[in-house]
Amino acid sequence: MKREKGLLIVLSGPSGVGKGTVCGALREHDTDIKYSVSATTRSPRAGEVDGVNYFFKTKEEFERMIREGEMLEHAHYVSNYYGTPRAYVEEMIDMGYDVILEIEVQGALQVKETFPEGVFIFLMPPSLNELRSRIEGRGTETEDLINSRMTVAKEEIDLMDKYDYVVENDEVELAVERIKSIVTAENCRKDRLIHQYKQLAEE
Ligand SMILES: Nc1ncnc2c1ncn2[C@@H]1O[C@H](COP(=O)(O)OP(=O)(O)OP(=O)(O)O)[C@@H](O)[C@H]1O
Ligand SMILES: Nc1nc2c(ncn2[C@@H]2O[C@H](COP(=O)(O)O)[C@@H](O)[C@H]2O)c(=O)[nH]1
Repeated sequence: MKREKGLLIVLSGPSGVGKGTVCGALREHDTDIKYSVSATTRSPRAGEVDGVNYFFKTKEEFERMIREGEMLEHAHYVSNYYGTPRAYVEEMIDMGYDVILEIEVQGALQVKETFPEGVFIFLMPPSLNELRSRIEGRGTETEDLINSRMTVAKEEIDLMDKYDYVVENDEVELAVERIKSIVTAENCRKDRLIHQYKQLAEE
């Protein structure tokens, strides 16, 4: 039976924990989940493509989007803006698709205010040392930026109890299986289904 509304899944957690990697692997498993492309004012990294990895915006363009209500959420993170364009997410959910956002913690907490029915998953690194070595290994940030991201990471981990689920990203495939199980269970929750099955019974 086609669902009336899709699920909004918010995958959050510190920079470098592996959100993008896990989402990429999840994408290979489940082609029905839709992935929201964020907007940012940071410069593209080598190989990043506008409209695929991010919508790259100037500060003025980004601030216009905020003013005109085009962002579902946004945050200022280590000297740049990041945000989720609202239109795509709302359109896909209204069409019955599950949508995943890959965002940092301030933004996730904003979404929780406006979309409390969402599913909030915090991706945890096995340790802070492992987190640092993943960011270093990616080779995309200077030492100063890595230190700034690590400082924010500790603050973000302190907010883990605001989430519905905590998933450790020790191994990518294990993290993907855990997230798939959460999505399956959430899609079977009676409060999400009862309305449409009652309608069916009345037909
Ligand atoms: N389970 C894992 N084990 C080992 N390395 C991993 C694992 N998951 C991700 N990585 C590696 O860690 C680095 C950071 O991963 P990724 O870019 O996906 O993190 P992220 O959370 O999306 O970061 P950001 O929030 O900064 O975009 C990458 O080099 C990736 O290959
Ligand atoms: N609040 C939001 N945070 C976002 C969004 N898109 C990405 N992010 C997070 O920002 C940091 C830094 O990302 P990077 O690509 O520069 O490494 C990281 O935690 C991302 O998850 C967004 O739309 N909103």
